[in-house]
Amino acid sequence: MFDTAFLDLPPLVSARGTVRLPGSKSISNRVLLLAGLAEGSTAVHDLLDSDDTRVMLAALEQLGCTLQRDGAVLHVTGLGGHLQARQAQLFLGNAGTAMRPLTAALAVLAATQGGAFELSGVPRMHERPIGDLVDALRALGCPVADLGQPGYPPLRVGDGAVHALHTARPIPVRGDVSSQFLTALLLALPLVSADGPVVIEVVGELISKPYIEITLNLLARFGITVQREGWQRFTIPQGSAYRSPGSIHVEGDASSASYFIALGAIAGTDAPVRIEGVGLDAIQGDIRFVEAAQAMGAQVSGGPGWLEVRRGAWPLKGITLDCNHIPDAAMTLAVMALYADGPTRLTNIASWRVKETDRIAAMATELRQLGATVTEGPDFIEVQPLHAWRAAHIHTYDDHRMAMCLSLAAFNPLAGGSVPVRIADPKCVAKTFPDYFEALFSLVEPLPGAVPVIAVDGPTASGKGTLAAELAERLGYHLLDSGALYRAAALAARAAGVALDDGAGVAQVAAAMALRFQGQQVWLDGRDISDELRLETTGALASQVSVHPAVRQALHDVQLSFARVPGLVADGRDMGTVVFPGAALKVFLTASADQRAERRYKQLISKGISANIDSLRADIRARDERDMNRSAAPLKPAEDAVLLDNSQLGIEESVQRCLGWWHERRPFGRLA
Ligand SMILES: O=C(O)C1=C[C@@H](OP(=O)(O)O)[C@@H](O)[C@H](O)C1
Ligand SMILES: C=C(OP(=O)(O)O)C(=O)O
Repeated sequence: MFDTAFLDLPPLVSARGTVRLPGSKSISNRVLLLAGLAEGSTAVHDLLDSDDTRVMLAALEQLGCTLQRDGAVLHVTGLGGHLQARQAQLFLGNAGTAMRPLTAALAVLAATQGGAFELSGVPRMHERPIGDLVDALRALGCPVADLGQPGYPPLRVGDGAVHALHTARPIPVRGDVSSQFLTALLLALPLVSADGPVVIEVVGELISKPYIEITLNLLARFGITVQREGWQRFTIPQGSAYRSPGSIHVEGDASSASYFIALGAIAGTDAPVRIEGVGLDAIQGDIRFVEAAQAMGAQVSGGPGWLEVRRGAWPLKGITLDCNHIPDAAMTLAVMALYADGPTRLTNIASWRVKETDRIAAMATELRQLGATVTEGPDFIEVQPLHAWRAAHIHTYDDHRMAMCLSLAAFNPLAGGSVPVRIADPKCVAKTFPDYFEALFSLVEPLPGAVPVIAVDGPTASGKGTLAAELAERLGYHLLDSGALYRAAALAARAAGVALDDGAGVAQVAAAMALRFQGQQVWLDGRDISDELRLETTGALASQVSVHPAVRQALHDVQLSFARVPGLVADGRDMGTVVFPGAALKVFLTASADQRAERRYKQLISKGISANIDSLRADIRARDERDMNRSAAPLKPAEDAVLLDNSQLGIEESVQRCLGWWHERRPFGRLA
């Protein structure tokens, strides 16, 4: 997951390859609750691991369910309908699929067995309506107290006492704000069906109907067959009891699939984007996003558990579509609309206004940031195709779908643009798809030369490694420690018995090295050389091999290959001058030899290695001399480099200065 303040996507031009989707949020949280209420143990396969499921899991544990992880399988031992904890305070983040169903289940359990439970969430959850569900529960006879604004969480369900519930008469619930209220009752009321069938009557037009089908489908898997009369009346048979299916598989998330279906439709030009984990057999209504994408021109084929998408019509075709059946995936259409031949109008989406954010307002605002013309109404949005793209700093409103949808704007070179897109707070995708950006990046190709590079050069012990690593961390960029390549080449040559003054021999070894970097660890030909690489003696060997032009040439291509989406911070001695002369920011880091010797001295002493400051200073001077005067790529600042003398600066100050220069060079007007 990218836990950075923002993530800059360079302009992208194509996509191909395979993505395996994480589990469906809607299925995961329903299955968890059903397994938690059932008797016995359920093995849940391929459960989604994200913020929304974590809050559900934490709640189940607080309630006394046993959870046991066994690789990719989670074993849930349920309560069998009997409360173990009589009181709990449950924090449910921003997960509608946890807040609404748990409210209903705990209201019913607390009322019939005695108990009191408080349910709260993030501030936005406290602005998301739940009043229609509370009204239904109160009509049933469950005590529910508003702990904040009436009609919104936080809530307390139950008052400790046992209450008789009115299950003999139909329970009315409004379904025009969220289908999750009906889902919540359907999941909870089997708990009180012992004395007779329980009937739920929907008042008003039910929205998001396919989510009710997911609920009914999963109830059936847990042994409960609900009779449905249209979308108005649902009957839970007398004596319904949750029976664990023993084992259950969670299919990939169809709403998450929408971003990759769109990706194929926009950028799958020479090869398809293949999606695995969810397919045409999905039980999730959002799979019908496929039809919407096809209407816009996508070529989609698929089968059980897979889809393949490539571009068909280009530009895409503007459409008008009632999106009530696919409220989440429909957001993706709003961004596809930028690539269309005419306006796209998405209607019947009033529920967008009460989700993670007011999604109609947020989508309109952010599409306008990109330069688009957008019209919005209480329950629709209309987006015009975009030709004059602007580099935009996209706000995401703590809404995972805003981040995922808007990332698709980075393909603007396919529609006349060539601008990067900045996505604020990319970690908001953790709600349903923590590794979304990693998955996206594994499929895409940038506009040639568009991957941004920050070059950090400087003499030995100037702190460039620390600075570069920090910058890469803050920006979510890859890191190239080019010194490590030279060090590894020296170690490889020595291991192969090649003399370090044999330039051609070392170059041959260097070109054939099988190197693997992972965080701070480095493997050479399968051997972990991380510690050896950092030894002073290895540094001295590296300095010897790096003087050979043939070695530098051999490592040149290896270094270029590190410039991958979303960007690169490269540290070394000739990053800005030779390897990445087009780097967008070049920093030449210096500090006096005295300062550097002192830092190195402290570093060694702190590691328990004895050192002599005078000889360290002499070594550093000798090395500077050698590096600056070598004929191949001598150490010197690039003409367009910014000089940073960090003799008197702490690391954070150096990082902030570099980030400041970086911001100046980026085309994003909006600051935060
Ligand atoms: O039941 C569900 O799993 C969901 C129902 C939908 O909400 P609404 O019924 O509020 O539209 C959907 O937007 C949400 O992401 C998941
Ligand atoms: C509306 C959404 O979430 P929730 O389950 O919290 O309602 C969503 O995931 O788009």
